Amino acid sequence: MSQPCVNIGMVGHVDHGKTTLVSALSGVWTDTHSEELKRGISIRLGYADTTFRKCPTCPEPQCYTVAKKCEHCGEKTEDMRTVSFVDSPGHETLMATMLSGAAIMDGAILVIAANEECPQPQTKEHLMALNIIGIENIVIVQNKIDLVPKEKVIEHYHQIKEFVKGTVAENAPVVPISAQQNINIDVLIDAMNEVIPTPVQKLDKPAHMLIARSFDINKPGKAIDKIAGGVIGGTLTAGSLHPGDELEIRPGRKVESENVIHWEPIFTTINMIAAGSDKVEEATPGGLLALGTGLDPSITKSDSLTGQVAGAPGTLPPTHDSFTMDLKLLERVVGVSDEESIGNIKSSEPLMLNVGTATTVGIVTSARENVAETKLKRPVCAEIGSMVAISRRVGSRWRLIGVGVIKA
Ligand SMILES: Nc1nc2c(ncn2[C@@H]2O[C@H](COP(=O)(O)OP(=O)(O)OP(=O)(O)O)[C@@H](O)[C@H]2O)c(=O)[nH]1
Repeated sequence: MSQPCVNIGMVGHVDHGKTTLVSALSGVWTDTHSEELKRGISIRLGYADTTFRKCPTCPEPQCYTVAKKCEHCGEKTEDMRTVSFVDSPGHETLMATMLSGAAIMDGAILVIAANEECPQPQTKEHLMALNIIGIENIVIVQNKIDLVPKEKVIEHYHQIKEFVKGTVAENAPVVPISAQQNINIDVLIDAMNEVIPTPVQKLDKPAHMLIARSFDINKPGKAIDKIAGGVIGGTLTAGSLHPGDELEIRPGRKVESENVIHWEPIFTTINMIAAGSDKVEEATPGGLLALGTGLDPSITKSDSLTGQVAGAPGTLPPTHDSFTMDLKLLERVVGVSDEESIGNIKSSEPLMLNVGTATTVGIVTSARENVAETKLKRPVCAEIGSMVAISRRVGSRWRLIGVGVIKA
C-alpha cells in the first residue's frame, strides 16, 4: 500500500514566492512550462511530491531533510510523512486555475511577501476562496524577510494579523521565512505538520478521482516514463485504485451527431500508477497521482481531461448540463481596488463556476434571491450537494462573488 499523503496548496499573490518555496521545501523544481518561462509567472498547477524525513539520532531539534541520509551525522533517516505540493498561479487572470487547485488541497500555505503592503488584491481573493471552499488548515508564510529590516517584518506581521481577523485564517500561525535564502524552512515544516494533518483515508468507498491535469507524455515523474497511453493526474477523494482496474471518466468525450451535442463517458484500464516519482501498486486518497491509461494520448493531451472525474465504472456522480444552486453570496467583490457590493444574480447573466477541479460557464436561466438555475456551457460530473465557487465578470476579469450548493 502506498504511504498516506497530504495535498498542501501554495496560494497567494503573484510573485510572492510560491514556486520558490515549493522548491525550498521539496528540493524539487515544479513542473515549468515553456510559456511560464517566457512570461515569468505560473500558469498551470504545478505538482511536487516529497517525503519529509528526520534523523533518529542527530541532536539538532529540527533536523528535517528530504534526504535518505542525515546531512549532519550520516545516519539513515526515518520517513515522517509524504506531502504533495499543489503550486497554484497567483495572477488575477488565473483565478479559475487556482480554484480548481483548491479543490484538491487538504490544507494551504498562504504566501505573503514581506516587502509589499498586506493585503495585496489576490491575497484577499485567495483567502476568500479558501474560506468559501472550506479549507481550514492554513499556515501563513511571511516570505522574503531577507529583503526588509526586522522592524518592517514586525509591522508587516501586524498587517497580516489585522487582515485575517474574522476569516478562516484568524488563528493560523504566521511563519517569517526566506524561501530563497532557506531561512526558517524547518520552522515552517513544523507548523505545517501541526496544522495540516494527513486526511483520513476513505478506503471502503468506490474509487473517485478528481482530475487536475492530463498529459500525452510523462510529466509528473520519472516512474511513468515508459507508459505508452495517455496520463491523467489528480487526487483520489475516496476508494483505492490498482494497475489493471477498469476506469470510467465523466463527463467524457464530446460527441456531435446531426447537430446534437452530447457527452459520452470514456472507459479505459489503468496501466501504471505513479505517486510522486514512485511507481505504486495501490493508490489511496490523499496525495497526487498520475495514472497511465490505455487511452490514446490525443485524448489526454494539453489538460483536455482536467476537471473530469475518474473512478470505478458505474459509481460516478451524475453528469449535469444544467443545475440549480442554493446561493450564499459575499457582501463585496474582492480583489478589485474599490470593492463594489454584490447585487443579486440576474437571469441571462454568465457566471464562471468551479466544481471540484472543473471550470465551466453557466448562463443563469432563472434567479431568485437565494437560488439560481444555470445552463452549463460544458457539463460537469458532481454529486448533489457539491460546492460551487461562483465568479462574475467585473470589467475584464472573473471575480469571486460567492458559493452555491447543487440542489437535487
Ligand atoms: N529575495 C527574495 N526573493 C525571493 C524569495 N522567494 C522568492 N523570491 C523571488 O521572487 C520572484 C517570484 O518568485 P516565484 O516563486 O516565481 O513567485 P510565485 O508566487 O510562484 O509567482 P506566480 O506563481 O507567478 O504567482 C522570483 O524572482 C524569486 O526568486 C525570497 O525569500 N527572497
